[in-house]
Order: sequence, then C-alpha cells, then structure tokens
Amino acid sequence: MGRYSVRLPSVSGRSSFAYSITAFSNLPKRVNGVLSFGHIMTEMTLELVSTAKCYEGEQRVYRHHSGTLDCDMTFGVFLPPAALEDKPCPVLFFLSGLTCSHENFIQKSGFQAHAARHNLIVVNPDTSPRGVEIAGQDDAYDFGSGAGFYVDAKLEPWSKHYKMYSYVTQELVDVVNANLPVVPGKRGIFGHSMGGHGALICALKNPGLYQSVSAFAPIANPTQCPWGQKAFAGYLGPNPDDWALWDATHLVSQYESTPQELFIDQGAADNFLAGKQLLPENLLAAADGNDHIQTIFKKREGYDHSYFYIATFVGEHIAYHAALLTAVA
Ligand SMILES: N[C@@H](CCC(=O)N[C@@H](CS)C(=O)NCC(=O)O)C(=O)O
Repeated sequence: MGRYSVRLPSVSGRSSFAYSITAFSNLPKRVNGVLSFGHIMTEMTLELVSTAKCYEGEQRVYRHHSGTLDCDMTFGVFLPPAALEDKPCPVLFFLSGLTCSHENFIQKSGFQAHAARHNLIVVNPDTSPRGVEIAGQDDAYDFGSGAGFYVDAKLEPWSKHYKMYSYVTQELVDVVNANLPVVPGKRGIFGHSMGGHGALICALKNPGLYQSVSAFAPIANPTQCPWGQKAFAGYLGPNPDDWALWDATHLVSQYESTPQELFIDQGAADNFLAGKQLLPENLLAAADGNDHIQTIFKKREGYDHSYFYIATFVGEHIAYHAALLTAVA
C-alpha cells in the first residue's frame, strides 16, 4: 500500500484541504488530516506517545485532538503481528470502567497475548474528556473525570465536552479507519462495568456497526441503579425518556433490527453485583422477551469485579470476537 490523499468538502464555512497519510506499510508515527463528523470539522493529528514490542506485535499509545469532545484525548492501539506486516485485521474496541484511563486495560488485563494470537487490532479509549475546565469534575469517582458513561450529555456545563458516545461510535471509528490497517466492516466492541454498559449501548443503538459485542460485569440497567441514576441525572437531566435512550435493558426490550448476539460475563463474587449496581438479570429478562436478541451469559464462581477477573477471561472474549470477526460473510 502506498500514500493516498482525500479531498473533503467544505463544512461549517471552513475550507477543507487534502489530507494525506501513508497507509499500512508505514503505520502512523504522526499523521495529519481533516475529517468531518456531521457538522464538526476535525483536524486530525495523531501523535505517537509510546510504543513497545509485545508478543511480536506492538502496544502503542496515541494522542489526538478530538473535535467531538473539544479536548485532547489519549487512546491505546495494539497492533498484532499481521498488522505490522501490512495485512488488514479486524478491530476490537475496549471500553473501560469507572476511574480508569486508557492505561488500566493495557497494563492489567494481559489481552495482548490473545489479540496477537488471533491477529486482532485492539483500540481502547479513555473514559471521559480530559484536560477540560468544568467545576466539580474531579469531586467524585463516579461522575465527571473518568466517568463519562459513554453518553452524549445534554446539560450544561457537561454538554460542551462530555460526548463520549459520539466520540466512540463516530470520531474514533473514523480515526481508526483512516490510520490503521483495518478490514472494512469487521469491527467488535467490548468493555467492563461502565464500559460494558458503553459497549452494549453503542452496539444496540447502531445495528450493523459492530459485528461482535461482549461485556464484563456491565452496568446493564443504569436507570435502575445508583451509579446510573447519578450519572444520567447529571448529564441528561430529570426526564426519564432521555435516560431510557442510554439504558441497555431498555434498548434490548425495544430492539427490532438485525439479530444481535450479546455475550455477558459476570463474576459471582462481584460486590457491585450484590450492591445492585449491575443488574444483569434485568437485561437477560428483557432479552428473553425479544427474538431479535440472543444472549450468552457466563457467571464465574468466586470472581470479583477486578482486573484479575478480566485477565482470567479476556482470552475467552477475544476468541469469541475473533471467531465472529473472521467468519466468512
Ligand atoms: N473506586 C470505586 C470502584 C471503582 C472501580 O471498581 N472501578 C473499576 C471499574 S467499575 C475499575 O476497573 N477500576 C480500575 C482498576 O481496577 O484498575 C470504589 O471504591 O467503589
């Protein structure tokens, strides 16, 4: 593959310019461009923050300016051996939970061995906008910084930056498509806790965008648990109709599109399960009443909510995604 350039139409009164990247054979150390996301014109510069050889692949961290979030964001990219040899690979997005940055999953889960074996590119974003100035954003572990909840906030002051749903489902997908050797249309998503909720709603709200979906200990019915109620009241306001649009259990009950399988994983000794923050039973009951949704539910005796639990089962999840993403259509 060589260099290519794209001229994009003018959006929002700004003139566009050709952007050019070197695809595949020289994966980007630094690339520049402009992409349009609906009404937003985003200058796209990826800066390589770090890279380390890992299981014959590379674990990288990139930083870029997000036009959606109006701040700089950092995300992880694992490139398996095939991607380093210019071969297109499916891509799997991982969304982390409360208090996490991009670093927790990279450093604690051990996913790289499995992604390397199955030749999956894995991309994991941060959990909220960063470096923005919003009063109170650092006051609690479950709201504001590190707790974006993968929704698009409606209420000020959060609505200027806290649009993690659009960031994950649109801008990050476009950035990945433009810069990494991905197989078109072979895209999966998974996540943990708040990120499990994120993975489920991103898939359920966008049938066909992801071909595989799984979740570790997801916040499966956020409108009915303290974490979700606090976040949704703060980001969305008091209207229950607004909350339902971001609740996986509600979305499952309403889902009428192409059949979707959801792989839900849950530690039986998870204290947040006992504390009624996760409520997977509500999502499973909603799925039981909907022929368009199939579920795989695995309950893991003795496992808690931690990354020790994720590390134990992440290989099973990656094998699940790989089987779906490499299946011949
Ligand atoms: N700090 C919170 C819990 C936050 C928490 O458990 N976060 C999970 C996701 S919901 C996590 O992955 N934490 C980061 C880590 O374990 O590395 C508490 O003490 O109640």
